[in-house]
Amino acid sequence: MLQKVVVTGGLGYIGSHVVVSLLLTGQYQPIVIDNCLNSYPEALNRCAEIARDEMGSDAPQPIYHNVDLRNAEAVEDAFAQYDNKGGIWAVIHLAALKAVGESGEIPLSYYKTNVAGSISLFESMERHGVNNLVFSSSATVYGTPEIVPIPETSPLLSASCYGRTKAMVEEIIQDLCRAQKKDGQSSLRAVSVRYFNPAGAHPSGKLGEEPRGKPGNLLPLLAQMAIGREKSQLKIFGTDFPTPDGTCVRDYLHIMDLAHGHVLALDALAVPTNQKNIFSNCDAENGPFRAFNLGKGKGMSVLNMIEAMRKATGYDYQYEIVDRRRGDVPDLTADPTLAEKELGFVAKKDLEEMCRDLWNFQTKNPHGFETPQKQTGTI
Ligand SMILES: O=c1ccn([C@@H]2O[C@H](COP(=O)(O)OP(=O)(O)O[C@H]3O[C@H](CO)[C@H](O)[C@H](O)[C@H]3O)[C@@H](O)[C@H]2O)c(=O)[nH]1
Repeated sequence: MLQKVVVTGGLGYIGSHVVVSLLLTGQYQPIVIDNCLNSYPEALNRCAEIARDEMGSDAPQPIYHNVDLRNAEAVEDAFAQYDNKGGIWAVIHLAALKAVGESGEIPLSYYKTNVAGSISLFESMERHGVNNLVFSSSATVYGTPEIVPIPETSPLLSASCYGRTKAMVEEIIQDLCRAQKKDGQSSLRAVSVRYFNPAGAHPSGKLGEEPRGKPGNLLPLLAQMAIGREKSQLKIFGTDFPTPDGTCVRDYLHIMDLAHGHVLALDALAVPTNQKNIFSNCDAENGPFRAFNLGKGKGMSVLNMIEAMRKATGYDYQYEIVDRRRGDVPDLTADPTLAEKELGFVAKKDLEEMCRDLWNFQTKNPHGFETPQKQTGTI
């Protein structure tokens, strides 16, 4: 029987690629919980279609619950549906608000969705005996790191409200992992995956990044400019950073590499406790909690990325240089050695493939997921 894995935020950019990766293993049954606040239900049809294309008509299909994590009762109802169907084995928790700039304008919404929403989820997990968790964290938790490439031991000193919500949820999870339960129940086992900058799309061109409204992130913005959907001029937020060309450096990795990192995290959680596993060296003080960077370990500047997208699209980007964006830090490049050593994670796909797949998705879906004639299949 397939292991049931709840994927919160499973319709979003990262979540939908994680769902595809889970389906393609043939081992996991993804159960998506999403409220479509910043995503489209069409993403689920696309996941199902890719699975059928690659695995045939017997391919597993995703299950969907339209649930907002801030609604604790609705979360509870969704979990309860699986109690007499073998139960849920693990949760991959991605659902969150995620814009660094916006988080400084509406901090309460960020705390309510990202922190309070996580607590509702963890309560339902506890009630239903779900003890395996993969948490979607972010490189933003490191703030302005002293050491680059950044090791996981770097202190969590985020410069933004968004980053602090992620760091707080990591703390909550760690407390749940170290909890000594009186009734003898086992505590939570958790892997926090700290993402660097995911980009690109599924190579089929059926799935990609489709935010609602104007994209705030660099790569989807460059793709939408090249297709003519985004008409405003590109603004580069600062050229006075202490980096080789003065623009910010980020560690961009292909979305399918990142998605595969989640499968590896689940596989690590599946190793029986009586065998050597990623928690073998965890002491009682910390409990079974591990954090891993998911990055490529290669820094690219904003100007490098514009040039890479120019090569992929043929579009001649014009830009103006404006002031720094609040919360941006000069260089977020991962030290990915721990994830490689312990999870077997390697971001294999290169920059060219990342930009090519992004452009392939954008040209096949110039209007994104909303165009009626582009809708395919049903769940
Ligand atoms: O119009 C734009 C948009 C972005 N940038 C620059 O491009 C770089 C990358 O910016 P993104 O917004 O694409 O990505 P961030 O690194 O700011 O943030 C992303 O990666 C983080 C982890 O590194 C978090 O996970 C966060 O949620 C996610 O949006 C930054 O230097 C930014 O200043 C521009 O110059 N102009």
